[in-house]
Amino acid sequence: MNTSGHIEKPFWGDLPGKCIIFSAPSGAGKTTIVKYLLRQIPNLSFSISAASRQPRGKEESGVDYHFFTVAQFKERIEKKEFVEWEEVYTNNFYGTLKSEVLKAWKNNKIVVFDVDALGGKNLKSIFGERSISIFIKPPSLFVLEQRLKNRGTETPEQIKMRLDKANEEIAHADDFDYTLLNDNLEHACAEIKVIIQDFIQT
Ligand SMILES: Nc1nc2c(ncn2[C@@H]2O[C@H](COP(=O)(O)OP(=O)(O)O)[C@@H](O)[C@H]2O)c(=O)[nH]1
Ligand SMILES: Nc1ncnc2c1ncn2[C@@H]1O[C@H](COP(=O)(O)OP(=O)(O)O)[C@@H](O)[C@H]1O
Repeated sequence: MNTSGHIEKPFWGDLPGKCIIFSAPSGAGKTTIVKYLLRQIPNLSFSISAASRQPRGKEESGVDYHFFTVAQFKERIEKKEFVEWEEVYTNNFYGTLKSEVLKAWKNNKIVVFDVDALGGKNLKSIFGERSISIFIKPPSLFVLEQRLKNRGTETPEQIKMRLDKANEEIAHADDFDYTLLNDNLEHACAEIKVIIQDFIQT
């Protein structure tokens, strides 16, 4: 992982708003947990990231990600449309769009981010007190590998890349406000719901 990423200064003017930042190694269960929370807590709005990877399975542009070509992604970097962006895997760019944050806050919603560990730390440094950052940990690297294999959406090479990155990401867990172990999914969901409800009320 590089150590800086690319981040933008405050861009929201006087708009009040909060955000929830989720990071985890690929396969730890972020997407599953975030989808659970979005169903349970109506005041949340998922920040649809931009990505230059290919859609997988039933993923749709504008729903799971805004899928762009590398050229389209770079054009948006030039236009300063991102809060933060990174080349997460070689030639696979991912970034948080300012428009997603502004859209949520204008509608009095709390923004939910699903980003890698460096992106999570960068978003925390941008949003500070108005944010909460949560790192989701898998029970072990072995279990992580099993989950990625069972998900069946990546080639063996892509799984290897994700596992190589997982070790680096887990080393950043202590930089987050909370660390959540996703062993039993039901327990993890119940625990995270309490943390989020508490954050929303304060
Ligand atoms: N920095 C950053 N990372 C992102 C963003 N969107 C997604 N990611 C991360 O990019 C990585 C790859 O995502 P994806 O290809 O969907 O794989 P998955 O995590 O295996 O489902 C994950 O760690 C995501 O959390 C973003 O906007 N910014
Ligand atoms: N606690 C859990 N126990 C077993 N399998 C899980 C658990 N949490 C998530 N999964 C499964 O693991 C795979 C990876 O989860 P996903 O939410 O796609 O991870 P991420 O978004 O972090 O890459 C999915 O197939 C999901 O159904």
